[in-house]
Amino acid sequence: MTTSRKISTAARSSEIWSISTDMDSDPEETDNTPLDQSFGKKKKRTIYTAGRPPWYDSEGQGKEAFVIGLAGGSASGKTTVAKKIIESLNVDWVGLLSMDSFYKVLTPEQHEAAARNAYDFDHPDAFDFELMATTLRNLKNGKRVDVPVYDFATHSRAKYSRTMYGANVILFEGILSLVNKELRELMDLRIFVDTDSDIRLARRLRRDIAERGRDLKGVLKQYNTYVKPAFQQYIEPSLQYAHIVVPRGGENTVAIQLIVQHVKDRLHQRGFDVRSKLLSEQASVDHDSLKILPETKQVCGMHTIIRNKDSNRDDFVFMTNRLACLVIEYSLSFLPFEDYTIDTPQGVPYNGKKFTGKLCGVTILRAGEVLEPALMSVCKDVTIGKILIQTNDQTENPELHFLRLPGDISSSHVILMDATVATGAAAIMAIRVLLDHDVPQERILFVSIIASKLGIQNVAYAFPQIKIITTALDPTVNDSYHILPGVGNYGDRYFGTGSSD
Ligand SMILES: Nc1ncnc2c1ncn2[C@@H]1O[C@H](COP(=O)(O)OP(=O)(O)O)[C@@H](O)[C@H]1O
Ligand SMILES: Nc1ccn([C@@H]2O[C@H](COP(=O)(O)O)[C@@H](O)[C@H]2O)c(=O)n1
Repeated sequence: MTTSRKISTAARSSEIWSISTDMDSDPEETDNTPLDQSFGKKKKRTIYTAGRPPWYDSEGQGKEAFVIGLAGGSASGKTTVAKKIIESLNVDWVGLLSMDSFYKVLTPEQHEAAARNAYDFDHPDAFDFELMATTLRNLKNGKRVDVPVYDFATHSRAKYSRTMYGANVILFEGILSLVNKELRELMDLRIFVDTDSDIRLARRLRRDIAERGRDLKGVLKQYNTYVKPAFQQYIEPSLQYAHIVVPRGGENTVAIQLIVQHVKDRLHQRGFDVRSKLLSEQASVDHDSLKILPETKQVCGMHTIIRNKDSNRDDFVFMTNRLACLVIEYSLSFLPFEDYTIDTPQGVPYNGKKFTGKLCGVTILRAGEVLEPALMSVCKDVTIGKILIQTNDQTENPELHFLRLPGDISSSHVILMDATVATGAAAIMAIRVLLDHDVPQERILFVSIIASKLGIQNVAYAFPQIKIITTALDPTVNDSYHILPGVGNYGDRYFGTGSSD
């Protein structure tokens, strides 16, 4: 199991990470880089192995992940086959989970036995199947999970775990992955990697000595005492539960391509294109949740300047900042305030109001940053989280690329900020992320400068209990998902990058 170890080192520095691979490279040479370091590597294709699905349906519900289980003897090539499937699938948001993560924590006596190659790591009792099933079920349902990180050299779990998010496809590999009924039932496709025992032993010897800190004598002892008997007693019989058997593992490109085609077909049946689905859906929702800043002449005057294609950047930024302050102040008025009476210097009581909850901001990068200074100027010590959602050039679907949220977000009210809301797809994804971090809908205030009617409909339909606050509601979006009349590319005009459109 090579991948999970490489991934785990990345997991320490980033909650979300990717495997970047050269299209033609040997999967064993896969370079696993934390996502933020992989930006700009033009020649590499990024396969997301931990992350939120790129889309939800118009009701904000994530679709179930397609789960592929891969079983087979130790060193049969399960990981290699899994990685080849990921590469050929070329689908964003694929998760790879290994049974190894669920080895039970050893007692000191068991540790001592393991050091003598006298502990049975191949028996079902060595694994925490309950945690395994819960984790896989949560991932299948698109939920965030914390996965233990296993170190073969020390036979122990690392102090840190890695966070995985639901995905379109989850590959789950492990020697006993088809042995357990509960796990099997979570799998949409079950694969058995069938490699000759001599080859498995040869590979295991090489790998365990090179990578797992073992010696020749120890590997042979463990193999003969535990690995081989467990293969005969548990693993080989589980072949009967496989839908597909892959003889020879990773080198069997024909079998892998057949599997890939099958998975692609099944994914296609589940539907992929959320943007166009959102665009075409005219859900009728009442707008109780929508709060538009009253359109005074001043507000209209500011819009006249930011919408004017000939306005210079200084004026654009100045008017945006003014609008941002107004809309942020306006949005704060929807927080729950309590009655609060104070004494004035004259000794006369004043019946006032006080916000007693906690508040934090979350910016949808990059355009959401135009609202950040306004929030920080009115809420002194507010903490701000960031979510980077970008549109995939090929699929035109939004993808979650970076996430850093305040630690106490689940107990806070959250001002979620984006400059514009076009189809609502990015907002829906950002709100799902907040919900997955246990922020209730009622505590989310989604604030923007300009929103399209369609975007508001989509967001409000998906999340009827959140408040959506904006300064103007525009009638429509064009085929490129730009709001009409809108302002063009908000981020570019505000930050002075690119050319506005
Ligand atoms: N087709 C192959 N040819 C040569 N070596 C291979 C091949 N497939 C896998 N290996 C090597 O065998 C070892 C075990 O492979 P891996 O895919 O991690 O198996 P598993 O996940 O079943 O334990 C790794 O060191 C890997 O590099
Ligand atoms: N501390 C451990 C834990 C497990 N093993 C062996 O790993 C094998 C499973 O991993 P694969 O990547 O080969 O599927 C299993 O056969 C265990 O014997 C170990 O040696 N030490």
